[in-house]
Amino acid sequence: MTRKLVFITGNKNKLVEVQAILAKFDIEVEARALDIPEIQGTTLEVSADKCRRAAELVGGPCITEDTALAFHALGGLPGPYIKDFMKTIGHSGLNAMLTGFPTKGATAICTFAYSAGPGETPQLFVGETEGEIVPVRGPTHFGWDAVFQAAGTGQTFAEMDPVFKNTISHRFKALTKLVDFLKTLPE
Ligand SMILES: O=c1[nH]c(=O)c2ncn([C@@H]3O[C@H](COP(=O)(O)OP(=O)(O)OP(=O)(O)O)[C@@H](O)[C@H]3O)c2[nH]1
Ligand SMILES: [Mg+2]
Repeated sequence: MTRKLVFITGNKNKLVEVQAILAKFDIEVEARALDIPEIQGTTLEVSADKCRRAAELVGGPCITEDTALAFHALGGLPGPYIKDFMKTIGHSGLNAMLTGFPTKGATAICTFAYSAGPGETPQLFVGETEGEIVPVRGPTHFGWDAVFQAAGTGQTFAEMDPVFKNTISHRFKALTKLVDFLKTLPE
């Protein structure tokens, strides 16, 4: 039986990937573009709080997602604050931040959160993909895709066939954990 999930996100690119990945697991995604305030904290704290607020707003079960980009040389920063860094300094700024550091290594971290409804503690599912920060290569329409070269591929996420990205990405890995969890719930 097809399962339906309500996904609260303001990010159309995320939605496209989530729908494509979950379709393979026979899960239909209904999107709600609500702007949920995001707290400061670790990526797990940010994700859990976002989902708690989303469940209150929609009044029922829902999922949210938070993406972080952790630079190894900077102890994990920008982490969950990558969106603000992208907005303020862009692709070239992300590269410039690592000038003089011995490693350009970075981890893309995706944290999905599922809440059964208002007042229910969100369950978290984390997926990570290793890579490095490189000068822009490929289309630039999705966040930092064009400056993140996934380890062992020789390609930035932006250069990849989207179907391939969806088999190795942080998002895919987190979603497979969410799917396993959903199987334990009644239909
Ligand atoms: O190149 C990318 N490849 C990806 O796979 C990816 N996933 C997210 N992002 C970007 O990283 C920030 C996360 O912030 P974020 O998790 O708060 O998202 P958001 O505010 O856009 O949407 P949402 O919080 O409403 O779901 C935002 O700038 C996103 O555009 C990505 N960039
Ligand atoms: Mg956000």
